[in-house]
Amino acid sequence: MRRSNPKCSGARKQRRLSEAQEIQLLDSWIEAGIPDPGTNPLAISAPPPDAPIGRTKDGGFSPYAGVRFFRQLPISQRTKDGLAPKYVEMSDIQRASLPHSLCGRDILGAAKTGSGKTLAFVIPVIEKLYRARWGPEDGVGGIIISPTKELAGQLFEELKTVGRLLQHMDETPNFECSQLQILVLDEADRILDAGFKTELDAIISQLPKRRQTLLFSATQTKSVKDLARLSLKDPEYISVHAESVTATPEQLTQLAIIVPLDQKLNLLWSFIKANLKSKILVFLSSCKQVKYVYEVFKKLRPGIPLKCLHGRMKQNVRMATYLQFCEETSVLFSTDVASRGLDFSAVDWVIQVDCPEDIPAYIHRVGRTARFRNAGKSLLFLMPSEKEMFTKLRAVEPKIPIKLKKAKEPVSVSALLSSLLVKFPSMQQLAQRAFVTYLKSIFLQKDKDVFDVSKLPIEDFAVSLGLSVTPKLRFLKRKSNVHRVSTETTEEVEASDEKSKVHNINAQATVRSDDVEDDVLLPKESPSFEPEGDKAELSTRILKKKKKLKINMHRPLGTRVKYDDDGNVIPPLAALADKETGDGSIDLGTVKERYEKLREAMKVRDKEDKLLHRQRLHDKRTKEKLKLKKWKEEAEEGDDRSESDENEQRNPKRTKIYFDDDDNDEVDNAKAAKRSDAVALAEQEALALELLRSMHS
Ligand SMILES: Nc1ncnc2c1ncn2[C@@H]1O[C@H](COP(=O)(O)OP(=O)(O)OP(=O)(O)O)[C@@H](O)[C@H]1O
Repeated sequence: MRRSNPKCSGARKQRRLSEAQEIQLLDSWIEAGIPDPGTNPLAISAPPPDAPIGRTKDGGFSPYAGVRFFRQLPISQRTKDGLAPKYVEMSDIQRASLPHSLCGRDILGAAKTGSGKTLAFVIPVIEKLYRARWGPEDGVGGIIISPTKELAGQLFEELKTVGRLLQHMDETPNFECSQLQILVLDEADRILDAGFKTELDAIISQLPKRRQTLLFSATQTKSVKDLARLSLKDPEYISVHAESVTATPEQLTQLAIIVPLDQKLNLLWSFIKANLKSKILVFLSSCKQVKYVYEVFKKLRPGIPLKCLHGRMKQNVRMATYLQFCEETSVLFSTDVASRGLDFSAVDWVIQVDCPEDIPAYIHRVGRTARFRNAGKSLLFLMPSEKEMFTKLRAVEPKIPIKLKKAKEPVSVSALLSSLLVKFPSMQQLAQRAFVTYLKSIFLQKDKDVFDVSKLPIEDFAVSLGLSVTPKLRFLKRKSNVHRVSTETTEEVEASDEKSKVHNINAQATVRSDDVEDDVLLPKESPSFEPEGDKAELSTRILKKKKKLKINMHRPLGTRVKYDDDGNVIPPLAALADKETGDGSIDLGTVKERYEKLREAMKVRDKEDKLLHRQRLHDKRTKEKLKLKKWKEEAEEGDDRSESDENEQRNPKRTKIYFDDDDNDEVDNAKAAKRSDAVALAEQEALALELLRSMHS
């Protein structure tokens, strides 16, 4: 039989007593200083930092509406301890909303990205449950809904920092919500939009109507319908940056660049090569785009670690990637799964390679940089057909100060990509999927002023991805007769060829502009991976009547469009033309022969690469061994070093090797997953220990 330790139970009783006293004090303090509804605490002049806090000498309480520091708020000592020393002075949204939310009001809060909205709702949740002395037996006391798992994970970390209450709340076996005290919707406008309707309605139907509700976002809803759905009671509308001149953080430099679809990857590559020391977040429109660009760029070894994040990845790998990107200077290719709420530290650049679907999406994406008083830069790629997006961004109120820039001709990687696709046939499928899903995503976009698939250089796009055959676009054929871009028949090929030629010429005109304004966009070196490029002289003109093969013959493996003296586009695959017929049709034998040669050359090259890599690894290991040996010898000689030096000896810094082995990927992912599991395990252990300690104290 377990006996209770009288010392322990005494301490617990004492703690409960002092908690009860603290709660009573907090309740009275909150009641005494309750701000008038509709008032803005930011407009109230702040008391001096050394003014008394809490109960005053005259038996009253210090005011808390208008204060600047967390310690001046009527919140528990434990929360104050959790906040300090990192969080001392409140941000505007915190100052404006906390006095209202702490006294139980519903809040509809809007503030720019990175302005500290998370703490503005985490603190009231924790305090409400603390003051209600919520325990596991009471069921679920608070729910915070966020649009992505990464964001939920990040919120959980933030909660853990601020409120130790979670130690006994997070694993509550009683998932009963009938007593719910407080509901939070983070990124509220996203959660309230149609995509989440079914899930949200299902959750809300389980919740009691009598509760406090907090809604926060950088781009807020005011739709009465939405508010009715959530049964908000006289909410406080707190929009701290409503008067602001800009809708985005002031420390954010925003650029846009016009770039044709088939030049996007070239520009992206050039950009990365020119910014190897920067942490870069790249947004693409679909998982498949992300996967393809990540895979091929990795093989081209840009000289900076690359990562990818999308919804199809396993959760633990996603989480590990997110954590790694927080810590490491690298390039992260991502879908919009990373566009909202995520607080990656110190991102230098946000690059939107694919245009965001609307202005809120733009604001959230660029908001991954320039967070909380830090500076940051963003670059938006717009295709010539998407120029309207620029006009819309410039027209919005409050303003988005985005400037149009021109870039020099980027380094072309298309040829390298086609070589890769020959070398790694499995990548062809990735490229095809990226091609189709991208065009489909444009086709499905709602804003037709901006997104028009019929204006895109489809054939050139395929070539730019390294594809030698343009994949079929059934969805276009089925849905519309206007968009004549399907490649299912010879006639259709011809029609779209004409179109893509026109776009190609426009594209070249834009990209070749010499009017360069921004050095950061310029490549400093060419890619190290040399293509098995075809340098065949092209001489015949394109004739389109008969074609023996339905392949994209208008651009060779990624090379640029060339023109003859009369300004006509020279067909790049003319070298493959059937010389006997002389009609420009493709000779199957020549094609086969050519590919055979190419494959052979790639094999040789591959062998050389592998040898080189093995040699490098060998040299590196030898170097490390020598280093270790030297350290050991020095240590044995009794070198009295400082403790930190010794630690360094034990963990000599490893140089990272960027290599393009297929297997490395899975190994990386597995390692990342393991690391994330290890982190989770370590956290659980720490929690368990803390629990044990508190039971025995
Ligand atoms: N009062 C504060 N003092 C110092 N740092 C703070 C404070 N409040 C928040 N931060 C830090 O600012 C960063 C951004 O905060 P947070 O993620 O809450 O922004 P947000 O407004 O929710 O952004 P988003 O709209 O992108 O979700 C975080 O790193 C957070 O730790």
